[in-house]
Amino acid sequence: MAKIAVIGAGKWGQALHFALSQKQECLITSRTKRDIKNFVTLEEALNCPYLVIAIPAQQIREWLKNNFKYKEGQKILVASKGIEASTGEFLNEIYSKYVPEDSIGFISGPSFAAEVIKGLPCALVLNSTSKKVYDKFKPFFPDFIKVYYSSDVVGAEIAGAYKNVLAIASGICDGLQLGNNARASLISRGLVEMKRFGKKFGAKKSSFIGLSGAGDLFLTASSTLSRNYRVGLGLAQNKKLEDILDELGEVAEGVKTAEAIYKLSEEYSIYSPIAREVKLILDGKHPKDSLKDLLRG
Ligand SMILES: NC(=O)C1=CN([C@@H]2O[C@H](COP(=O)(O)OP(=O)(O)OC[C@H]3O[C@@H](n4cnc5c(N)ncnc54)[C@H](OP(=O)(O)O)[C@@H]3O)[C@@H](O)[C@H]2O)C=CC1
Ligand SMILES: O=C(CO)COP(=O)(O)O
Repeated sequence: MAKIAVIGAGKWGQALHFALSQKQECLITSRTKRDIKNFVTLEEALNCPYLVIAIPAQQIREWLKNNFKYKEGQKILVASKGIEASTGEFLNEIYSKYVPEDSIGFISGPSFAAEVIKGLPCALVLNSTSKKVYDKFKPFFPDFIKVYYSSDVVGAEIAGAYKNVLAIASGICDGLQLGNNARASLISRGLVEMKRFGKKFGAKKSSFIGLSGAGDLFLTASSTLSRNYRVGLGLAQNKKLEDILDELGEVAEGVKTAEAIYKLSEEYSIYSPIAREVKLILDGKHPKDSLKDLLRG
């Protein structure tokens, strides 16, 4: 019987399923039935001792409430990147009501699904307060993925979520044809901004200069493979958010995460100018007005 299952057969779930099928059998399940090898029912997947959950951040709470009951000894790997907008809660806080802390890990780092599913190399971080979770999951990963360990769960989560908002900003910057200098300025100030935000929640600085922060930010904020970057390009063309998301047909976590970061920044008095302008643009502010405000501020 297979020991490991991926839950959520979107872009990332399918790429992880491909990767995790290289060394052993790996099951996969999703809300919508798909014609994929080893696609099983949710019930069958939930019986596996190792689960990888790739469901968008905004849906996690509801999904856990309706579907999940932790089985003694299970180990869970969370593959989502986002902060819940309605509460401002981080995913580790949401999961903590369902999974013991020493049985859960969070994947971070630069990893476009479209490249992973082709078997192209990358380096990821498995973040968990228990190194045992890393030790258990590491052997499942194929040779083309290098997996590092970090105990900084909150740092990895914030970096992975924040970079999606900055990728929207970068897409706007490129969509407005502001130039390479502007994009480099935006990305580097964005890195400072996400580190400052993370510090307030106890994140380690090293997570922001490593794969989880700079690595994923450089990747996502400079490629049309990123859904979040493409949202930014659309906003710069004055397209309606609703139309951009319809056209995308996949999740762009930065949209809701911008809201969450805005709220948390207000609540904790954190200076987060780029994320704030992204949130205001998503609410209808003209990107050129945001540019003026960012240059002035
Ligand atoms: N794509 C990428 O390159 C990467 C993505 N991520 C993160 O992984 C997460 C998933 O992204 P991705 O797979 O690309 O997104 P997609 O939009 O491609 O797929 C989303 C998946 O979530 C499932 N889903 C959506 N809503 C619900 C719900 N209410 N209940 C149960 N399942 C639901 C969908 O199910 P179904 O289609 O079966 O209905 C689908 O399998 C995001 O947090 C993203 O940031 C992280 C690293 C890389
Ligand atoms: O997180 C990702 C790559 O590491 C994927 O980014 P997008 O969701 O913007 O496509």
